[in-house]
Amino acid sequence: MFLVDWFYGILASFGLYQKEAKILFLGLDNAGKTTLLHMLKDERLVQHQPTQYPTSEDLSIRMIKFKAFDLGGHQIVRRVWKDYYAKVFAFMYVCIYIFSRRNQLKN
Ligand SMILES: Nc1nc2c(ncn2[C@@H]2O[C@H](COP(=O)(O)OP(=O)(O)OP(=O)(O)O)[C@@H](O)[C@H]2O)c(=O)[nH]1
Ligand SMILES: [Mg+2]
Repeated sequence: MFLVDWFYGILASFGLYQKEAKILFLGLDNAGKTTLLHMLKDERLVQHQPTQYPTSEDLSIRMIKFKAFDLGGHQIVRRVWKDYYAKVFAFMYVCIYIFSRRNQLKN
């Protein structure tokens, strides 16, 4: 799957083999963090409820193992992000891009 290959390529380029790194999935609410994390885990697109509490998943893509933290993007849960910054290998900041009809007309 393209997404898994793409993510694996990023991790491999950092030489992440056998290091069991901690990766935080950050971004505003509704950005797609939980969807992305579960697509990497199960290679399936599933609809999720907004994340209320931080969760973590042990993921493994081919030779690379890592612990992914999905912290939630709502204003209240964003307050706990800083509690997870210690010993982080990477931040995955997920953004949403809305291609609205207004943009379409402008261009
Ligand atoms: N079109 C499109 N929709 C997406 C994509 N990723 C997620 N979504 C949709 O965006 C909505 C929010 O996705 P989530 O993964 O729950 O977002 P989140 O960042 O975890 O949100 P919080 O848990 O509230 O912080 C859902 O309705 C998803 O189906 C994507 O790549 N494309
Ligand atoms: Mg979520």
